[in-house]
Amino acid sequence: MNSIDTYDFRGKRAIIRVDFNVPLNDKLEVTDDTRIRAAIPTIKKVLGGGGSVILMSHLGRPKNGPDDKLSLRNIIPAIESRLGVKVDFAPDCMGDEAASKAAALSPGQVLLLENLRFYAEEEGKPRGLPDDATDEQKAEAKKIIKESQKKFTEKLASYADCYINDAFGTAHRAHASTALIADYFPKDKMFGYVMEGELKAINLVMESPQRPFAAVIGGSKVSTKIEIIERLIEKVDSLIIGGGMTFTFMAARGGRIGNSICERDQFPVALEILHKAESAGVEIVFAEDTLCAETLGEDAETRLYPSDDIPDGWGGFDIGEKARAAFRDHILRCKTILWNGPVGVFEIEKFAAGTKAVAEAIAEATAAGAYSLVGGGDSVAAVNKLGLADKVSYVSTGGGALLEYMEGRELPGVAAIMK
Ligand SMILES: Nc1ncnc2c1ncn2[C@@H]1O[C@H](COP(=O)(O)OP(=O)(O)O)[C@@H](O)[C@H]1O
Ligand SMILES: O=C(OP(=O)(O)O)[C@H](O)COP(=O)(O)O
Repeated sequence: MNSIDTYDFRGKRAIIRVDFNVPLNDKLEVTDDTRIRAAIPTIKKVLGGGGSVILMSHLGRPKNGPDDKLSLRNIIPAIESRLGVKVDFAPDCMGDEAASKAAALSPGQVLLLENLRFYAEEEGKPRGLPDDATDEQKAEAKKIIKESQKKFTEKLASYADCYINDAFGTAHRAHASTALIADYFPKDKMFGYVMEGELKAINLVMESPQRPFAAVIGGSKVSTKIEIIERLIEKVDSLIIGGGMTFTFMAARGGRIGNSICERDQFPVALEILHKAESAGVEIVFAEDTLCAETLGEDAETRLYPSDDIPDGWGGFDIGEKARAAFRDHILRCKTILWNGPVGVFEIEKFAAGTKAVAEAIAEATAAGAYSLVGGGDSVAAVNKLGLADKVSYVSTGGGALLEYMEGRELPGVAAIMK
């Protein structure tokens, strides 16, 4: 397998699949450039090695072709300000201009292609089928898109001499630019530094963690995190559970949770998780108390209740004071900490203290020598907002991809480079 560190980029055009699926505000400005910053070392490595760069990415989930709000043109200033190099733009990733601009690239130059998902071929799924399409029509549409996806991939591949996949956030998608294109570069494909860093960090945590190892799992629902929790039970010494999913566990055990968020259909799963943890000798740490309100909002009157004894009319929106202290103590005793999902509705200041306490405790443990990995859109947003991103060992750029990789699933973007 090639390595970006040893590959000779002199005079070569490298097409780099990045994940520049970044949040934009109403003025179409980038509000969090974490994913752009992360990709800079890979781009600089190619340019510094005497090569030129073609950047390709998706932005959002367009389903009807070009859409100005999801144009990658919007993020050019954000890339240029981090890279310090002018970025040229091809306004149609399949157009003649893209091909000619790619062919004309000189060493040190950068070209950005328009949003790949403006074409259905990127994902390889038929679009615009009527709701009442027959199975035959669906099969035919699928056949057609798969054929045109091949041409789409071939064209992208024709722009470059080598392929770098650095889009960890999209590595769980088997798309043209993340997986299929790799076949056109059997001897000239490699991971970028984001991919390398992510895989190394996750493998370190999942395969050879220093102990004790704790995972802090939050978020609103248990249903989206079942597989990861089950896998973690095989790896961790303790599981700290916070956020909305707490109440599904509390209610499944017969507790009173008032109006807190709850997935009743997940009660058997929640009980099974508790049982598995007990059998594996994994300690589960729940929040002893919960900060509750009658309605969710900055002005809400709040009260603390035991997490399993919340009266009707009140809902739990953050971990309470005792829980904050207990979570902190627990985190500080650990040598490896994985964090995914906020432990409260941290978007509202009044219910952000728990998530802040978790982030601060993880930063403190890291300063004392622990290894910490933070992943998932909301937990990463929380550490960024608190200015703690450089106080934890690793901040993942992946959400779904991170969870799938930690669940032990093969990621198509990773497999395509490794095969
Ligand atoms: N007690 C709670 N009640 C309702 N929603 C909650 C609660 N705690 C956390 N949440 C919500 O969970 C969401 C994040 O969940 P999730 O998407 O699973 O996290 P991540 O993106 O970090 O993986 C946030 O929007 C947060 O407001
Ligand atoms: O933002 C992303 O994933 P995430 O929301 O799981 O972090 C990636 O860019 C993948 O996007 P997708 O889920 O539309 O394929």
